[in-house]
Amino acid sequence: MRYVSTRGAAPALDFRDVTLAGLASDGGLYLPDHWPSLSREAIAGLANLSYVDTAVAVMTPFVGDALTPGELKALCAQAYGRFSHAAVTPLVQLDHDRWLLELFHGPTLAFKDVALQLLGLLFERFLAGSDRHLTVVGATSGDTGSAAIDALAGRAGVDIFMLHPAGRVSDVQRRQMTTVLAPNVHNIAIEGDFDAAQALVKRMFNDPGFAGRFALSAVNSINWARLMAQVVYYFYAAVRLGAPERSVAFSVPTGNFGDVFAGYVAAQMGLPVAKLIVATNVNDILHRAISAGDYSKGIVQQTPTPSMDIQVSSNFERLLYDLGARDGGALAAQMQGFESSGAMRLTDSQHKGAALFASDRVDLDDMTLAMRWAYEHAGQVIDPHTAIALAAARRHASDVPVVTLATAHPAKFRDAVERATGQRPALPGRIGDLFEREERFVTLPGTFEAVTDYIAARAVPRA
Ligand SMILES: Cc1ncc(COP(=O)(O)O)c(C=O)c1O
Ligand SMILES: N[C@@H](CCOP(=O)(O)O)C(=O)O
Repeated sequence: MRYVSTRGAAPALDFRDVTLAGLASDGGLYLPDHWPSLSREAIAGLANLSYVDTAVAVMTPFVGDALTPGELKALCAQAYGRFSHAAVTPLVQLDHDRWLLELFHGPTLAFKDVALQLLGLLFERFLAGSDRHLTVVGATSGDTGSAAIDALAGRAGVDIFMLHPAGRVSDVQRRQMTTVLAPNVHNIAIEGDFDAAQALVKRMFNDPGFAGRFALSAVNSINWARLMAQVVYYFYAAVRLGAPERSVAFSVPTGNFGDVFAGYVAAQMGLPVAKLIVATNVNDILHRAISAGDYSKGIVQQTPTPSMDIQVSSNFERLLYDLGARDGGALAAQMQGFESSGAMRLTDSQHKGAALFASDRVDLDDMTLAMRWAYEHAGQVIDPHTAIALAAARRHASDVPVVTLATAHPAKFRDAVERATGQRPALPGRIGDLFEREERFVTLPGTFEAVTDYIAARAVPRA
């Protein structure tokens, strides 16, 4: 399997190099050069497999010969052995045809662990025996940061610099990052929003001076390996609900479009996905894009779903590329137009091609009602991000099971949960003493110079 850039001008890479590279050198994102497919028989066969064996079956075509099947299985067993639920990503029934897929049983209590626990091990495996020292730069609106830090803290050959928007993540989210005191972990609060942090990270990759000095890598979903690992749970859930004989719909709380794009990949591989519901909060650029072809930035509004307070969704570029006949030159021009004006129209083929997706914008009231409904009718305390997707799922008429992705543990957002349901979730044991731990982070202006000067003074230059 080779990986190509959405902007068509970066060299094609194999799985090892695409994992270590993160963003493509032409500013694009890497994608497999074709979608592998699983036969109906192969999909049916997944129903009896454990999560680890499902992961191996789904990811093997993407990994190719970068790892032996035994190595891949050992890494998955190690990664998912750290989850607190035997099923890793269990399904919970809400009513006759609605389900939750709980993705928050990993070490940092959000769906990010599913991919990042594996990515940390892949970095370690691919760096073993080399003198390459990775400088991982990332941006987080709350959950990627802690999951990436947990996965990389203390690992040899890697430093991680994680940017979060100052004052715009929950206290639990911030402390999960800033109380990790390993010397290779560097937390930076920037004055600005998540989009500003993400733009700084992308600029670092595209700045020849900076990218030339350090071996940069990514832990955000711009890194293909992140998405690959997330494809697995769509298969794992769907076969338990009757796939391939029965189609399944998914409702996904969406910000950077990574999680829902993984569902699109599963569908391209042959999983019968009836619909992918893109559920946004009031930061609704993706809802406008999917429903009306209008991809234009607004001002980021702060909400009780901080992880989705995003206007520029990195992975939407991957979808536009795939739906636009994979024409990298045309997409590069389209994206450059968006980057300079903050707005673009989808082409007819992109808009019509996105028919697998439905979308919905969920405001504060409907989010609150969804949290209450889950608690009062199904006995489930859910987090606000999950509630955005559940509200969208409840509005969506469907004759197939609808699975809402439960992307974070409610304890990460205790204030919002308590306001909606009267229940204050306890911090799970693994972070029970979080508020007694020492914090370490710096606050910097959100300028390229301030952030890169800080990183350059601490990162290990290329050999
Ligand atoms: C809890 C939670 N839900 C949903 C999302 C949105 O996911 P994505 O950015 O993959 O669209 C995020 C952030 O990524 C998140 O942390
Ligand atoms: N919501 C995310 C934002 C970054 O998304 P990613 O999936 O691209 O890493 C977060 O929690 O940080």
